[in-house]
Amino acid sequence: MRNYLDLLQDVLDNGAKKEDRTGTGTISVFGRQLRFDLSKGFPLVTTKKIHLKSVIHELLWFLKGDTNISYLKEHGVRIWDEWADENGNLGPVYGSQWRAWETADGRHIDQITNVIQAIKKNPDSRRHLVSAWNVGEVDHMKLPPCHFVFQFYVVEGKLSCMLTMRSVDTFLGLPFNIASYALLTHMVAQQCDLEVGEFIWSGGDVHIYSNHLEQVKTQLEREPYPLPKLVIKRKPESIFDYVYEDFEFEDYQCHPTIKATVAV
Ligand SMILES: Nc1nc(=O)c2c([nH]1)NC[C@@H]1CN(c3ccc(C(=O)N[C@@H](CCC(=O)O)C(=O)O)cc3)CN21
Ligand SMILES: O=c1ccn([C@H]2C[C@H](O)[C@@H](COP(=O)(O)O)O2)c(=O)[nH]1
Repeated sequence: MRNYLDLLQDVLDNGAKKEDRTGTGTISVFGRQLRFDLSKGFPLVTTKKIHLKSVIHELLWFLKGDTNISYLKEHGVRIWDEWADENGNLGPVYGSQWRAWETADGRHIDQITNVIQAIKKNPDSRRHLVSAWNVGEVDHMKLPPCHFVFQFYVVEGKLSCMLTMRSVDTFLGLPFNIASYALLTHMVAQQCDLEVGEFIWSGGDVHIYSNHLEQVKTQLEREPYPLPKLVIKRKPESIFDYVYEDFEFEDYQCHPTIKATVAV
């Protein structure tokens, strides 16, 4: 995960001071890319401990099409608590757009089912896209999607994924986002009988919050460990049948947790 640490250093070196919606203040750069060869290990940050349980349950929750935090709460995941209303609802966020994008004529489109069918039927297609940026519904979401579009690509029996984020909390959010989409790529590859290729991450406003600077410095003093390996213990019937216990991360060696406050 040296490239992740290089990105943190890049933002420290080149970031301009920029105010933001939360009032916290950031340093920010615009437009960056990271590439991870998924066959060389699972891209999980090792210079602090990543709470994998939150990453896995959040992804399973997206895939269910769920937009209420009750499932997350039942599994001890608190990362969305600050954004939910008094009933636990977040509005039509990721899960809703991924599984039930509402069209003008009242139909609901399951983008995840469709993209997997398309990858199986027509791997060469250049239209393997899933978008969470539903222009007509963004204003009803408690937080407009940060990771808002992803594309799959198949060549030589390998599945790659490219993700675009409009806004990136480089210290807290990004390690989660990389792990989440790497995991999704492994799952989709398994469902489509493909090997994994690359995960490519692109970010628009890539920032470090002013109250994460000490934490970032601590992290940059640490030496990364070799990447862990993901083992998926069985092949479920469909992309929607994975459970938490299906995933095992072998040899995840990491430095201790670094605490930080999330900007709301
Ligand atoms: N400012 C901000 N940054 C984000 O990364 C973010 C948002 N807002 N809003 C929506 C979601 C929620 N996400 C979050 C929220 C909190 C953590 C967090 O506090 N992580 C801690 C502890 C994780 C845990 O114990 O589960 C960490 O050390 O990684 C991570 C991602 C990602 N998103
Ligand atoms: O998956 C996520 C979700 C959110 N973030 C970060 C990026 C920003 O710091 C905030 C969102 O604030 P906006 O003012 O809406 O841009 O959340 C993330 O990094 N990853």
